[in-house]
Amino acid sequence: MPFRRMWRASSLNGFVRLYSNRNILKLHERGMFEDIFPETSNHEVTDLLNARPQCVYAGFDPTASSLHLGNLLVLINLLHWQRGGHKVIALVGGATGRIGDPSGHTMDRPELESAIINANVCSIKENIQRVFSNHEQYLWDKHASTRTLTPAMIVDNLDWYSEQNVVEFLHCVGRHFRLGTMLSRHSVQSRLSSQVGMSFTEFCYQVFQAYDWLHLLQRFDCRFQVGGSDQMGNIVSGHDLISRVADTTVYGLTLPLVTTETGHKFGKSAGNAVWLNADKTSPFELYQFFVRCKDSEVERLLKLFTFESLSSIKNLMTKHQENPELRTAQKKLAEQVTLLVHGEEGLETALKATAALYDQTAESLMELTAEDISRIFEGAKVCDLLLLPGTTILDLALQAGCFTRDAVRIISAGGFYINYQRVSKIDEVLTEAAHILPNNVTLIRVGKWIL
Ligand SMILES: Nc1ncnc2c1ncn2[C@@H]1O[C@H](COP(=O)(O)OP(=O)(O)OP(=O)(O)O)[C@@H](O)[C@H]1O
Ligand SMILES: N[C@@H](Cc1ccc(O)cc1)C(=O)O
Repeated sequence: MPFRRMWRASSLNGFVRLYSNRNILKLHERGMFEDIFPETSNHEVTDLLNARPQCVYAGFDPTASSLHLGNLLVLINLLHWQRGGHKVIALVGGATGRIGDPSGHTMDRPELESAIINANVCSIKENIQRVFSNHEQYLWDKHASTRTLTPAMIVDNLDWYSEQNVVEFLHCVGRHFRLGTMLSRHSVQSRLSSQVGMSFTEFCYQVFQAYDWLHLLQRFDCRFQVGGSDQMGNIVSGHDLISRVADTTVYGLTLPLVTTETGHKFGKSAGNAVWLNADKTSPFELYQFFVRCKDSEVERLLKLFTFESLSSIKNLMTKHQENPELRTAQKKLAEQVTLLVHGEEGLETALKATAALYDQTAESLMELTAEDISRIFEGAKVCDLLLLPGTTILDLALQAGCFTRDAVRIISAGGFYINYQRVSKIDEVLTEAAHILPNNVTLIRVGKWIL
């Protein structure tokens, strides 16, 4: 089946649909917001959002070469703002990445070389651009909307810190920070009470994130900041700074943290990240991650990670519950996220790989590259063999190291498979079409094991 048509067909079933609302606080219904700061500002914020387009930002520090699923939730939140007609800024922390956010960390972050940080900045910018452009191309129905999306801006805070004079900064900005308040932040308190303590550099992190917001307010009238719930302390610092120096009220919104089944935050430091870069987590792995999610989790994730309306999700869940083993809801979720992260091509690769794994036909294997195959059968042994004319099934089995003994008996008894087909004649000569696929791959299975 042509894969291109597979996802198009399902999107015509009403999956790519407009969900956009100028009043972003409505996203609360999707479980998208955890907190708002100042706490009592719901009505003011609703009025402001309805009155005219607003500007919002979220920041990402370049402490790894790729963003991950936790960060994707923040990007999706920004996309909802964009769909609602607002202006969106994604900030990459070329400067703050050199300082290190202590939030949620039990010790100082390891120092990264400048060259690594610069490379990370580039690849994170690429991730952000890719997600925004895939969203516009595949998940935004421009014909159904009277609105056009205002292009997202990507900024790097190194641009305003690299020329910053330190005396000037302390004189103008530092004086607005009270030591008692800085010390009271949870990120600081938890470290001060630990054995390792914290460096002055990380202690100052909140000043930099706070000043970023002031800078973006002054340049772009950016009155909103969003971030994971671990960012509340830094967001409050920004709010406090701005309320001291500017005559404008600003608002912070935090999102729930995406956690593992055991309740741990998904992230770089926790070492459990599902990445947006294909070389760290392939489109197939990303797709499978969502296909495998539990029935009890899938509805919540559909609300968080797709743009589908709540009523469509409800209908989908009803359909899903009629036949849960088909994993209808999980497949839709996986399809939407893979499309957002890797575009149409990535989704096709993921679907082809899934078919190869589950259909178990030589045809499905032919659709894949050798690299795709080794990723799908991760952990399976890969060996390069030069097959000479006249090589038999037994030769292949021995050269590939499938048996230490009993080769003839096991193959003859039907325990040996090539490209999912059982082969039991030990002296059968290998041929290109039957045993070696056009991508030069031969998939061998002994009994239940894929080699
Ligand atoms: N698991 C998560 N769920 C929701 N938001 C997250 C998650 N992980 C990170 N974020 C948010 O993504 C934004 C950027 O985070 P950043 O990349 O700087 O740190 P991080 O991924 O949390 O890294 P680390 O694990 O090293 O702390 C922040 O707003 C952060 O709160
Ligand atoms: N502190 C954020 C990233 C960030 C950096 C600069 C900002 O201005 C805002 C956010 C984090 O580590 O998750």
